[in-house]
Amino acid sequence: MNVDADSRGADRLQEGKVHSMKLRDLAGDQFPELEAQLEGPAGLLDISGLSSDSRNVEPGNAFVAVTGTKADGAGFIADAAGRGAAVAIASQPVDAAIPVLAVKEPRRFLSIAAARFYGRQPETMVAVTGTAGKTSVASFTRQIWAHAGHAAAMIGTTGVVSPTRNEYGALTTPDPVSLHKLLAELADEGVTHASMEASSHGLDQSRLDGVKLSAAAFTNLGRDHMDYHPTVEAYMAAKMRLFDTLLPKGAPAVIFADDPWSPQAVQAAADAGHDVRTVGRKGDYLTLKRVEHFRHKQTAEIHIGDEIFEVDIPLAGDFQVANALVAAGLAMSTGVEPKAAMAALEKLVGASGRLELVGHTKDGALAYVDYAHKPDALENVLNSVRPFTTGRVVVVFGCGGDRDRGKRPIMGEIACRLADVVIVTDDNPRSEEPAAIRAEIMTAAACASEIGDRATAIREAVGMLTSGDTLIVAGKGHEEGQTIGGVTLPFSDHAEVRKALEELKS
Ligand SMILES: CC(=O)N[C@H]1[C@@H](OP(=O)(O)OP(=O)(O)OC[C@H]2O[C@@H](n3ccc(=O)[nH]c3=O)[C@H](O)[C@@H]2O)O[C@H](CO)[C@@H](O)[C@@H]1O[C@H](C)C(=O)N[C@@H](C)C(=O)N[C@H](CCC(=O)O)C(=O)O
Ligand SMILES: Nc1ncnc2c1ncn2[C@@H]1O[C@H](COP(=O)(O)OP(=O)(O)OP(=O)(O)O)[C@@H](O)[C@H]1O
Ligand SMILES: N[C@H](CCC[C@H](N)C(=O)O)C(=O)O
Ligand SMILES: [Mg+2]
Repeated sequence: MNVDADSRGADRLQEGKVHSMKLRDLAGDQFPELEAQLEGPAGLLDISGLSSDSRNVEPGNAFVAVTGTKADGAGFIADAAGRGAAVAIASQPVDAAIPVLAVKEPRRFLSIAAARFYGRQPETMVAVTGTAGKTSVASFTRQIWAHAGHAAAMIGTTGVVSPTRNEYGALTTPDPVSLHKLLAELADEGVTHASMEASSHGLDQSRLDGVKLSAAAFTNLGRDHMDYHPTVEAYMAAKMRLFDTLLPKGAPAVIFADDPWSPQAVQAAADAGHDVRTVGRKGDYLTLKRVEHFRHKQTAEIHIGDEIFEVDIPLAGDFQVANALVAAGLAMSTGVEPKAAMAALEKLVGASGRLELVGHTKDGALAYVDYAHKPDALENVLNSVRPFTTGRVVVVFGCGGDRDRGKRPIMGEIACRLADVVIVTDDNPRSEEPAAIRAEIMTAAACASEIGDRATAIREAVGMLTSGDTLIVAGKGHEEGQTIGGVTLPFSDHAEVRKALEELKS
């Protein structure tokens, strides 16, 4: 059984015929400013699809002009018309060869219209936001649902995973048109439960506004994307759209209780009238009483009401306990029994490249790949491995080009403070000069050595490991490329670590 937003649209999609809808059905009743405009002939236009990029417009499409960081989509209405667009939707009336309808929030229109056009989604959907842990929580929630017998999927930074798919993805939160096309396909494949990541960009750009959510979650807040959001408060406000705008009133809001920003998230969710469920040491829904850290697992004592569970979570890293609790909170808030959820935690598999053990040297030094590419994450991951490292913590990392420059010295300082050996290298320099990025990290990393070529840096780091050491190669996680200039060359931290370990043995 799947949510059926527009049964006529849905039927046509299922029959595999060319799908089209009247513009007035596409808009629905959520845009009062469109009502008068849709009563005219424009409302009866047959729309064959939606696009916010004029370059992808196909005949009969509605072109939705959105404002980006570089351009105003309204400037491309003529281009869209030239490619056969039937109508354009923009924030203001524009003179053009096709009808142009004005809405206050074109990005919101794009999402709502995409949801109506594709017509359905898995019945139970949840979204998770926060600076770190989204991919892990979305993955763990999918795994818990699957253990409980549901056909479950996840959508996030690492791509789409479902009973029949394992696809590499580009964005953390896909654009609304591809998102709703995907949700309809998943529903058709019988997926009943889906978890997704809500990035701050995605929330700010209304990419999830058409998704019907059964529950939502918040993990934590740290420094990230300061190139996009003007202040940390604005960044938090973008995240809180999940609670104050998107989650239906009264639905469960699962909030990690032990972050400095948790009280603000609880307040936002409570103000919006949600059923707030906190998890963590200070949590009242799932209360973490005790954790024991081992090399490859952690034993957590979790209290749920009057019941006490002792759970072996087969993952390293304190933060994974937090992620596991948030995921269990989401699964239980969507119908999984506590006992089944706790049993599923014992079977969790980490998301690719999240403190993932790739191998070890012959005398037992461990080599991990991790996706920490922001200060808090780097701090967390280095702290997480310290308790089981009897030798040195060695870290290899860099910072992405064309991204927040302010984080570079901050991450340099953290690395030198928390690791014993630091190698600064390249991580997707994009259009920037790689040496200049490294130099900005090095200003606060006097202890570090610098090796630009990432494969060489990894080989050097693996080569110096001795018994009891732990290596963290941070920043790229699951990524499969290195972007230098406009070119992405195949590159995998996993493969390079494995290769270097092999070379040691031969
Ligand atoms: C920084 C950012 O979020 N950019 C988003 C923004 O694009 P933009 O600002 O570059 O757009 P623009 O060039 O100013 O153009 C404005 C509009 O005109 C359109 N256009 C442009 C040229 C043309 O000839 N015709 C035309 O119609 C563009 O398609 C766009 O819709 O608006 C586009 C349309 O909605 C988004 O696809 C695009 O996301 C791009 C793909 C992106 O890379 N975003 C990243 C930063 C992102 O969203 N990351 C998050 C977070 C990841 C994390 O957690 O770390 C994610 O969810 O993945
Ligand atoms: N709960 C957490 N608290 C702090 N750090 C975490 C937490 N979970 C994960 N991390 C760190 O952040 C990295 C990324 O984790 P994950 O991919 O789950 O987060 P994300 O929010 O999806 O990140 P992104 O926004 O980059 O996609 C991990 O490799 C780890 O270093
Ligand atoms: N979604 C994030 C991932 C960053 C990963 C890191 N490897 C980098 O390239 O900075 C971004 O595009 O900002
Ligand atoms: Mg992610």
